[in-house]
Amino acid sequence: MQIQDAWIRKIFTGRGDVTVEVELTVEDVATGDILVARAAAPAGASRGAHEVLYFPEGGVDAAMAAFEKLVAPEIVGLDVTEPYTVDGKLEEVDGTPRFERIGGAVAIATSFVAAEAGAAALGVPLYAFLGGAYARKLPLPLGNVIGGGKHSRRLGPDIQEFLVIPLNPPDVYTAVYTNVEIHKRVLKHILKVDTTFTGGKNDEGAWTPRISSVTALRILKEVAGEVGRELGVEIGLGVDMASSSLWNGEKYVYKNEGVERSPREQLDFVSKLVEEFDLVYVEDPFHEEDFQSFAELTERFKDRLIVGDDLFVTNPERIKQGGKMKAATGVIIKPDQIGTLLRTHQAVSTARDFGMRIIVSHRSGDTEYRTLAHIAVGLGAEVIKTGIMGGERTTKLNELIRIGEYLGKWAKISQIRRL
Ligand SMILES: C=C(OP(=O)(O)O)C(=O)O
Ligand SMILES: [Mg+2]
Repeated sequence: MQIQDAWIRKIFTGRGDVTVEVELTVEDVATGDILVARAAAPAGASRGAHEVLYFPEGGVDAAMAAFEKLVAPEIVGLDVTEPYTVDGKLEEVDGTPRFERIGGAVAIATSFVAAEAGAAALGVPLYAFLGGAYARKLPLPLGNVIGGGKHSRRLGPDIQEFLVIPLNPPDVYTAVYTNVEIHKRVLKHILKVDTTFTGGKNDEGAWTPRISSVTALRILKEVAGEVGRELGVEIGLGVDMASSSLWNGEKYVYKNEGVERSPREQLDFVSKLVEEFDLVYVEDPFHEEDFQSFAELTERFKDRLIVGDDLFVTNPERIKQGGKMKAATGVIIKPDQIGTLLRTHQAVSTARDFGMRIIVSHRSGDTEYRTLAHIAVGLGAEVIKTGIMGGERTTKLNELIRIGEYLGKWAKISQIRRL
């Protein structure tokens, strides 16, 4: 099953940022059948400093030119049933660890489409192609209900994301429904404290009221309690503090609240939030170089998901460093942060070596593609973080429901137990 032709186009993310989409035609040499596969790169806003370079110098047009000159001629003829060969070729033609010549967007879109084509060529779903015939574990959906920080253009709370996650849902449909129901009901509660709120949502479909972080968590706690009791599902609360966006080199600046916190004060503040709101999930509580504070928080709350996103950037070396220091109990996996599925696989297996949980995640500027749902199942992730509302978010959640239905009685939804 060889790549016959490969081309690239500019398309847009849900935030209106330009990104790239790669398309392949593949020929079955035995039968002469032709199939077409497509994939696109998502784009982040609160990017980690150690991520691969999104576009090479010169922007999207330089990325397109690099694909046409360097990538397309080299991947034509490769067999898509071995997509790691395509990933290996991307490493070879670029030759830099951060994909500085072709850009991470071209790299990940090409890696994704090679896997999509491989699955299609063998006539199996992408999750089974990636995870094998026994891949049947479904991740729990983690979604943001209220948003602030960069994703809300700093008009909402200082913390970037206020999240919910069903911990013991009976099936994937109930899990998604739980989050949707919480998201809908929260509006009424927001209007009680922010009477001027007009119902605005941010890049990821989370409500963006002008309220404090503590008020946001109080509202979530009340609504999650109510929905959890009705559905008989235990619901955990979480935050993504995206602390690198708050860090000014000396202190964490909470602009809307008019507060600055030293690293020590940040540790105490986060610990207080974990205790007061029984948070099960805390992402990026410190800036991306502070492995030590991560380790201190993890030591205090070993039974919670203390998770690195900008800290690890899906990079096996950084995950190893964090694993050795016991800096986290979970790792955000964003394949576009590292550039290929082959590297993503290495990141996941390194995280597993240190007993960390896997949270496969979207980007704030995402596309209509469903690929991420398959990647999460294929990698055996415990959690998928992909928002709750909005086309580019629901498309992944709806696909998860379809995968659950396809697996039928063999599907096994993850469970997180409070210790
Ligand atoms: C999804 C996130 O944001 P972005 O895609 O903007 O990096 C995040 O920080 O987890
Ligand atoms: Mg994050």
